[in-house]
Amino acid sequence: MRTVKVGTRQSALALTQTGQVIEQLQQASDKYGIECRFELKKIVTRGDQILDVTLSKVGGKGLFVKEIEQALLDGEIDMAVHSMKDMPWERQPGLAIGATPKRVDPRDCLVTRGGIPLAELPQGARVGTSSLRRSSQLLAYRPDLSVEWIRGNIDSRIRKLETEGFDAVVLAAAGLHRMGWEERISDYVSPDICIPAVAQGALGIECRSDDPFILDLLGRINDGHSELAVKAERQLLGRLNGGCQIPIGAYAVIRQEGGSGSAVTLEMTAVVGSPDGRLLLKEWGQGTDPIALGNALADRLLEQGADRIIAELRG
Ligand SMILES: NCc1[nH]cc(CCC(=O)O)c1CC(=O)O
Repeated sequence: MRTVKVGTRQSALALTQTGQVIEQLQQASDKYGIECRFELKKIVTRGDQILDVTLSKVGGKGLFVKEIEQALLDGEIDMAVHSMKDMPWERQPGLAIGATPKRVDPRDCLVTRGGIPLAELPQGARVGTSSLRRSSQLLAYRPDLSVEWIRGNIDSRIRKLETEGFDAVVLAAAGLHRMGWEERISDYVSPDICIPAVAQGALGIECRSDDPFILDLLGRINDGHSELAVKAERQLLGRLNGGCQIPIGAYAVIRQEGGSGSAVTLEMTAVVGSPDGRLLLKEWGQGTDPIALGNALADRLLEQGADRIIAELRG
């Protein structure tokens, strides 16, 4: 009986989603007769320690994953459950994403005072977000809104609605669904208004690339379509060389007309915007190869002038 140590951050969301993954893994190992038990191991990351500072100011890339990846490499844990959208594009040698479980709702959503939908928020309403991508696209849609910076875990962000007088906070629907808090959602923001973050709603389970037992186990809970969509979105991110400090969104869906086993097509929309929402570059494309599609949309965004937005933000 092998004991599999599963690493995670210690936020409420991280612990909840890791518990859900362990449940899935337990079911898969029972079903396929793989003998193992799971043990959860909490790891404190730099990202958790500096929640009072805006991540974009400290160069947020990978702040939530570095310590966890080190624990994997050191053999302290055997797998780690990440929110895929928090994963830096650069991969750590010796590690692999062994599974992308089925993605949940990738959209952004609003929790508002009184449950008012986005379109009906009063003129000049105060909207809290910690994401340039969200501020850019929300301001393009509603230039009258007063977008303000807000940090913290999802529970503390919702609390700030009451304690700091925000009219609305923007969050990933996925986090609220995983926590079982969907009744707090006042409105879903359509991807026509706000294209989600790369890989939003997807988890990535990382392991050592030379651990066949764990790779085999993770393969049982992988969702091929989610993996393909995330691959295309992340390729676009990598080609644009964007970290979380640049307003980039990408959302890929899979079309499979002829039932399982038939050819799949990816359709993807992507956006690069200025933080004030005055400039919003969007592209749409389709293809069968996620890498080619990610590259093609990124190149078209660059031709439209995304490179100038990115250069300006880098200062
Ligand atoms: N940036 C923090 C973060 N990382 C992952 C999620 C939850 C959604 C997901 O799993 O994609 C959130 C919260 C949020 O953006 O509201």
